[in-house]
Amino acid sequence: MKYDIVIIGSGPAGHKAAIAASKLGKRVAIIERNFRGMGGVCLHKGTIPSKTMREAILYLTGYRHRDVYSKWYRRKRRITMQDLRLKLADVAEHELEIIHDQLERNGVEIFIGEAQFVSPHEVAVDGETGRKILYGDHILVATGTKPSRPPHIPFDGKTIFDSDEIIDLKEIPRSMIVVGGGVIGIEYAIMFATLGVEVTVLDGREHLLEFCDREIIDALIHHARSLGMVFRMGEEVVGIERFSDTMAAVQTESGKRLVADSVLYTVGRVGDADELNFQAAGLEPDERGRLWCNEEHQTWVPHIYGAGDIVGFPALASVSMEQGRRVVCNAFNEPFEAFDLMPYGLFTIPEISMVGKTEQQLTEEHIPYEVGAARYREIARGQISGDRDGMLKILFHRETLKILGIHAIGESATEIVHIGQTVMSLDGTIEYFRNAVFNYPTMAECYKVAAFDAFEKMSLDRLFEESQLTKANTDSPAETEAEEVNQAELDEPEAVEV
Ligand SMILES: Cc1cc2nc3c(=O)[nH]c(=O)nc-3n(C[C@H](O)[C@H](O)[C@H](O)COP(=O)(O)OP(=O)(O)OC[C@H]3O[C@@H](n4cnc5c(N)ncnc54)[C@H](O)[C@@H]3O)c2cc1C
Ligand SMILES: NC(=O)c1ccc[n+]([C@@H]2O[C@H](COP(=O)([O-])OP(=O)(O)OC[C@H]3O[C@@H](n4cnc5c(N)ncnc54)[C@H](O)[C@@H]3O)[C@@H](O)[C@H]2O)c1
Repeated sequence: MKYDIVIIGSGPAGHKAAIAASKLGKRVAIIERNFRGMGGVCLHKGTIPSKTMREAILYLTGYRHRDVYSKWYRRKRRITMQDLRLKLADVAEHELEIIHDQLERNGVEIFIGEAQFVSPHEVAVDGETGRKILYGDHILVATGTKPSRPPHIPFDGKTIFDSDEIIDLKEIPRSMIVVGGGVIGIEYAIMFATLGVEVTVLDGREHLLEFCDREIIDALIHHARSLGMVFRMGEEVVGIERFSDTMAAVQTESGKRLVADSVLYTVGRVGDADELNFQAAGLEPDERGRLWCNEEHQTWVPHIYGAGDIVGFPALASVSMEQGRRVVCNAFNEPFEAFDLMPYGLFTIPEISMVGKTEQQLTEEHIPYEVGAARYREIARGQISGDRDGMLKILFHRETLKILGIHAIGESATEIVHIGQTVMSLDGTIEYFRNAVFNYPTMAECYKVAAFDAFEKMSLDRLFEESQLTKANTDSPAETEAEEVNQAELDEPEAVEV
């Protein structure tokens, strides 16, 4: 069977690439391991389940309004894993249906089975009805990643588990050690701490989530500690042992041993490439199973492309979708236009979002910047939403007033960041936020308040500059000379008239 493009993997990258190619009138095949896996890790193990679970936790614990209604207003006293999974199944079912319908409507041919290269242009699919060989003028590898599972870690899916297995836990544990404080580790750690689980996070690095703004992460850590979470940074985990059936001990390189009744092991993900037989296509994955590609997403073999998590950074669903579209435009010589700015949304509790540079980066790069900040406690919508601790920071250039970065923590942070992203993409300045009118009461008001704060700081700064100018004028050499002469005159003994 001959196709214009054969796509391996139906996650965000593969799915969006397939739709984009079919819109160009191309003959498209997409391969996925099993029908219920359509939508990829994103829909079944990663983004969607974790975010749905988070939402269920916020709802069932009454988290958003705990300050006003107190903990007795929890919607459910004893929350179970089944409760958390209830919504998850519902969301996954709907999303799966949407993806399947979209592909079918657009005439994309779906093949269910394990894909494997047999030559640079041919992919074999081993499915229920036997082996089929698909020929592609172009081939896209969008097979994503799986959790890193080193052989010395005794995973059992119950006491010691990875982030794919966590959603299938039978019970909510009483205590949990999270090994790896990356995005996945921290998102799950805070979710379970919100449920009342005693959580300890271990990470080999000295600082948590180093790519984020430090002030924002400090606020996150402060909140996490208020939930009883413990952070042990700079601790390399060297071994984990299960004992007494339901307990596990974690050993660190520094000699510490920590015990809990569950361990979430999440130290990164590796490319899902084992089954692909890359050699037959003339490709080779790196040591983490990732596939190298250039900016146009072409691998060493020009008609084979890579997109999504299999190509590494930034490994986000949002970006994977764009990469899929980009591959199709490049393959079929269509112009591709996109903004470079990429937002990050961390669905911690509270959530965090950012776009552009951090204060640390701007300082390192010696860029003169100023900060306008708004605290949710000053915003009516913050009070209404039950979040008085959130904040939004706008970083902007002191001279050009151009926006350089937006950082937010708190309710709706992952949504409101897009307002700043848009203004940044269009080369806007902080003046925009001072002059714009936003719906009231909304979280968007943060931008206005932050802009006023910025202009307040700028006016203080101007006062300082003016004072320096005045000082410089009074200290100017001509005046100093004149002053000296006057002083000399004053010092001259008075002439005595005889
Ligand atoms: C816990 C967690 C939370 C996350 N949260 C977020 C978030 O909030 N926001 C965000 O933007 N990103 C998030 N991500 C990242 C996001 O899920 C990924 O960036 C995204 O899923 C990558 O999409 P993809 O298209 O590369 O492939 P994937 O979604 O990984 O899908 C790849 C598909 O390829 C299939 N496949 C692999 N090999 C074969 C083969 N040989 N034959 C047939 N099929 C094959 C797999 O079965 C799978 O269905 C999260 C990830 C995890 C793990
Ligand atoms: N909201 C989101 O956008 C979101 C959410 C979840 C995941 N993701 C994506 O998934 C990707 C994978 O996330 P991740 O958290 O698995 O990986 P990661 O690489 O971000 O984090 C792994 C962490 O484990 C630590 N670590 C590694 N080995 C260790 C050891 N032996 N002992 C102690 N600590 C150790 C590392 O220092 C690192 O901090 C991310 O890159 C991210 O893009 C995104």
